[in-house]
Amino acid sequence: MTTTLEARNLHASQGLVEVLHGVDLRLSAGHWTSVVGPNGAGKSTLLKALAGLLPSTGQLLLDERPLAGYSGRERGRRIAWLGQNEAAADDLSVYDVVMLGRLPHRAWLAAPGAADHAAVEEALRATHALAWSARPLARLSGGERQRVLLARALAVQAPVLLMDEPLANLDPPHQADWLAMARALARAGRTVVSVLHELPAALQADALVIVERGRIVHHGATGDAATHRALEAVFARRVAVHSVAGQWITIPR
Ligand SMILES: Nc1ncnc2c1ncn2[C@@H]1O[C@H](COP(=O)(O)OP(=O)(O)OP(=O)(O)O)[C@@H](O)[C@H]1O
Repeated sequence: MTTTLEARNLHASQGLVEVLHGVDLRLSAGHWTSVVGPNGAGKSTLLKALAGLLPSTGQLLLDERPLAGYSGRERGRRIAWLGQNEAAADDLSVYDVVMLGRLPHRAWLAAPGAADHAAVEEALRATHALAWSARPLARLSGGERQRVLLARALAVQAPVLLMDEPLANLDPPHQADWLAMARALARAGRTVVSVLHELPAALQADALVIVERGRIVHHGATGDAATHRALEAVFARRVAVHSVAGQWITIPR
């Protein structure tokens, strides 16, 4: 897989207000990129625009072809999406919610096939949610629900995975599982993008995109000193980047 997702001079609005003011970004296969920045900077807007879920101007290219030229199903097979505080069909069972991730792979009204069931089971196993298969989504805790919605995104088996605050509500072991999974997906050739407020987690990605007031102010490797200085600057130097036990972390100050 060599999927790239690219934005050129991307402008996007929320309601009547322009939020993204001309973003240029190229995201390559085999890389995990974290998007960080202050509240209201435009991170979720950027992710939604990249998924083609918001009206935008400029160019959006998937594998060098305009995203708008793909059919809805084709786009759904290629870009998996995990939204922030996502509304979901609460009456459905966990299994059926995750099966929704297979819709772009199935013919209209066709029953799920063996590959669909296998993808759903694999995704439920990866998020340790298989035991709840028959339970309605509405009866899960916040963290359990998040893991099911993550499983739905994984079940798509898309080359591009866009996730907005995937760690929300997850306890530390499941956060660690998610970090290992994001790394493994990127190593397997996927294009992985996550909006994260947890900066130590974000610093485990391959690259950081730093957003401020609707613009990308820095895009660089997570190990680069310039990236660390840009991260400290965007948060008004209220965090400091340090290396602890071979990992980059941030300390509040
Ligand atoms: N549906 C909407 N209608 C109008 N304005 C919106 C809407 N959604 C977001 N905005 C505004 O767009 C701007 C960017 O919002 P966005 O959600 O992209 O920020 P963010 O960086 O993801 O923030 P956070 O870290 O708080 O989640 C904010 O000023 C926000 O108030």
